[in-house]
Amino acid sequence: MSAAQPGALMEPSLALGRLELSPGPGTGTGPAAPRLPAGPRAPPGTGPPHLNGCVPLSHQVAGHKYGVDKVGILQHPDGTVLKQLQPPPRGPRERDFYSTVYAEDCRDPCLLDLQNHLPRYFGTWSSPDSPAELYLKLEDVTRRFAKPCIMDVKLGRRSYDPFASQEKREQQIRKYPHMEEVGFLLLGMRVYQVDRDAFDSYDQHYGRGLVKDTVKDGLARFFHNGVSLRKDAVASSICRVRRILQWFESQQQLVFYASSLLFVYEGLPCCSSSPSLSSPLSSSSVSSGDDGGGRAGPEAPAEPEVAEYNNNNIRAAPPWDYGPPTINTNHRKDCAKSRLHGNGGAAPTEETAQDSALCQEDNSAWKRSGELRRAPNGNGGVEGEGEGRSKSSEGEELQGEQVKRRAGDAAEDAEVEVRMIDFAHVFPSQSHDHGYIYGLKHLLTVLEHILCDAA
Ligand SMILES: Nc1ncnc2c1ncn2[C@@H]1O[C@H](COP(=O)(O)OP(=O)(O)OP(=O)(O)O)[C@@H](O)[C@H]1O
Ligand SMILES: O=P(O)(O)O[C@@H]1[C@H](O)[C@H](O)[C@@H](OP(=O)(O)O)[C@H](OP(=O)(O)O)[C@H]1O
Repeated sequence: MSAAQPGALMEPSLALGRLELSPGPGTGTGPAAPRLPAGPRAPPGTGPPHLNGCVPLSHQVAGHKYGVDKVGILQHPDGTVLKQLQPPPRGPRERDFYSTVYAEDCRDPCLLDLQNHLPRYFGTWSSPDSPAELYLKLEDVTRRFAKPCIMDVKLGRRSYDPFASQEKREQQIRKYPHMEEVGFLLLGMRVYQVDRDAFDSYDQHYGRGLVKDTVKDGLARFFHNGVSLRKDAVASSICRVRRILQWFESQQQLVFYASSLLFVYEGLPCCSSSPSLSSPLSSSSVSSGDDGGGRAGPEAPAEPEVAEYNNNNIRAAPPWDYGPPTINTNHRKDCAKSRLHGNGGAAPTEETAQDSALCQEDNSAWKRSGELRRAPNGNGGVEGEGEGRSKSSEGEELQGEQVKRRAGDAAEDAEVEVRMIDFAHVFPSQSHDHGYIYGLKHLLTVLEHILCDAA
């Protein structure tokens, strides 16, 4: 089944025309990205710097890679991500998508809302050395994390668009014949293991090996840090995916093929809020050596207030304060309450929509990425804690209230990002994106089962 009927779509060039609202390519078009106090040093093993100090994105978990494929992803010295425009029509289509959604004169509430689920877009960029090579300049969604655990999940029931050649269709189906049934595909991930102070990485072959019956355990690995399951990160991810589902259910103007969700959570134990996380490591006991993405090495400037580095050795703004847990943000409490007092008896779709609304409300304080946000802490319980928990097996239909309570039980929200990325195959439409919605709902069910199994 396809996510949308080709007949319901415009011819590709028209589609592009309709999306093309903002200025065309050029060096440094669009708003300026925030500058960080210091530029990146090339991470160990990446060789000499590329293109005016830009380096290959060291924490890329999937997709076309710089130096491997014809196009790839770089990191700019200011900390942003540079995605090289793919050959037409893919690259221009993705650029037009971003420039439309982020157009200064955009008044479309649907697109304005969509901005909340995307990386920020800073226009196109090109190096003075190669002005013809265009890049999309994007917020690095992982930037505020010290040890970002990252997962890329492709959504939809098929990963080719309605205009794909027969050859392309067959190539995509061959790669993952379960896409239509599962509705998503894990493209790659890296998971911080607290016991070894190292990242475990999984490439696209891992995800392709997962079928309907094994996808839950396969996905659960993303949330396991070698010591325990990060229930807090699962619960926060559910909340964020629900908000994205709510957006999809509210709109009938765009369809997305071969587009991904990028999940990120903080792997560093001291930053985790989960009471279930009984890591033997404290922040000070985490090695600062090269762990394939370590924190600042000996040559890093000693500025404790901003001394967190993500795995790319990019100086990251202080993602939270380490002081006493006095600022237990209201939005999280509200979310827990909402989950617990929501209408648990609703049918799954309504329930999801309602929960999305609740999460939306909850996350109003999270509107824009790039803002400094305080990490949650683990103090205090949530209402309803300890009430009637019962473990469910995979496949059992979970009651709404059960799921909500367990999300609440999973304690305070973890620092999590879930953003939509990769828009080379986005088209105008006049109906819901059924393929993407199907994938989101199944993904939610799987995440909810991971949480319930762990309760
Ligand atoms: N804004 C971002 N912030 C952080 N990491 C990003 C961002 N955009 C992309 N990445 C990293 O780059 C990877 C590939 O991104 P993306 O899917 O956009 O590239 P692609 O080459 O179009 O992929 P594909 O080959 O699947 O079409 C992601 O899995 C992620 O690791
Ligand atoms: O996971 P893999 O094996 O790297 O496969 C790639 C993946 O399916 C990409 O989504 C696809 O780009 P599109 O989604 O843009 O089609 C790319 O097509 P390509 O080889 O034509 O670039 C594939 O090679």
